[in-house]
Amino acid sequence: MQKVVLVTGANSGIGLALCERLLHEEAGLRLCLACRNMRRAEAARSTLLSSHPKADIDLLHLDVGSVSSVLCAAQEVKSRYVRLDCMYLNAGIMPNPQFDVRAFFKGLFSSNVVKMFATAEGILTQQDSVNEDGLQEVFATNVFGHFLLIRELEPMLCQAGRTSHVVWTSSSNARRSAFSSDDVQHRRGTEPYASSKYAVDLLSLALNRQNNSQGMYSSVICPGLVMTNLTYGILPSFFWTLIMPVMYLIRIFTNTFTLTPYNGAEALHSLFLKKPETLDPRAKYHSLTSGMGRNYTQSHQMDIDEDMSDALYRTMLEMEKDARERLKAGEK
Ligand SMILES: NC(=O)C1=CN([C@@H]2O[C@H](COP(=O)(O)OP(=O)(O)OC[C@H]3O[C@@H](n4cnc5c(N)ncnc54)[C@H](OP(=O)(O)O)[C@@H]3O)[C@@H](O)[C@H]2O)C=CC1
Ligand SMILES: CC(C)CCC[C@@H](C)[C@H]1CC[C@H]2C3=C(CC[C@]12C)[C@@]1(C)CCC(=O)[C@@H](C)[C@@H]1CC3
Repeated sequence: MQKVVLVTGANSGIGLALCERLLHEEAGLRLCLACRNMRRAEAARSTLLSSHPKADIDLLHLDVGSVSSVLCAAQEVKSRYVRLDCMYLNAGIMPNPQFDVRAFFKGLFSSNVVKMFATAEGILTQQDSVNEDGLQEVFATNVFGHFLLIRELEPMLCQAGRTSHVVWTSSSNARRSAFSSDDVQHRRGTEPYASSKYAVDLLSLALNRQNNSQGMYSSVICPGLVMTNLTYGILPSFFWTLIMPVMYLIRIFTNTFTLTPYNGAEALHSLFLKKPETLDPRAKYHSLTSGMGRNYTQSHQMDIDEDMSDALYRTMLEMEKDARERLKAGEK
């Protein structure tokens, strides 16, 4: 039976590059591009079909930032497919990023310079807003919508006799100090992105603890710094093009400047080739590119603990309950 792989945020950047790589790896796949913008999704499908004309590529409308859209999309997945082997939770946003030039130059002449380039710690903040469901937009998109999708699809992901794998696109920008168990949506801070990605890391561990016995596994990856619409929101694309030689130079020292979506998708691709039960639930798998342009994946232990991860899981279940009740009340 055909393997089914679903990718969220598949219409551009790392998600689209991943789809290309998956089809190259296994032409017989059934690939489901789960996107909020169907025009861009159609364009992505055409691009993929031009290099893999016989590929089975489906489109699914999914706005991960909207509770009703997630529930609707999950229903559609359940009616379309009899199995779901792998789900890449890749859609993500970083709205209104503010780059702190002063802190950047200070960091440039400190012993933390390599870490600064790898994680952007201390030099990047964002302005978040509240969405139609009353949730913080960054949390809703990067974390909650994907969590809800997993919960809805659990019966498909936890089928007897086979394993399934959910793979989150996290980030090395994820940081414990940006996250608070009392404010999981990061309503009060200025680093919603770092907080949301840390929540992803915690949640992945909790999902493994909850679901491994039923055959469902969860992993997190970091694609490195990649030139995509997300990074073009931080600095304009012409500026990135201008400083590209410097970026290649920095890559020699960090290897985290993967720069192209193809390179950034390395860890996502390499996890596809692994048996999920052989992976470390406490590790983040990083896409890296050497100064000579060689791609490889390296795992690093995450700065997470089980109590915090279980506490977040319980909070998410509460939020899920609330969201469902609110939706029901709104429908009446
Ligand atoms: N670029 C980088 O350096 C890094 C990126 N990442 C992560 O990689 C992932 C992919 O981002 P990247 O490829 O860089 O950036 P892009 O902006 O190119 O891709 C983001 C994708 O997510 C989709 N998306 C955003 N919001 C929603 C939503 N509400 N519902 C459905 N889809 C949505 C976008 O679709 P649409 O076209 O509709 O906007 C787009 O397809 C993100 O999770 C990001 O945080 C992590 C580390 C570094
Ligand atoms: C190199 C140049 C002369 C100046 C570039 C400075 C900054 C704009 C970048 C340095 C480190 C970068 C970085 C990210 C964004 C751009 C920088 C701050 C990310 C936060 C992008 C999204 C992620 O998820 C992280 C993994 C990136 C970490 C590094």
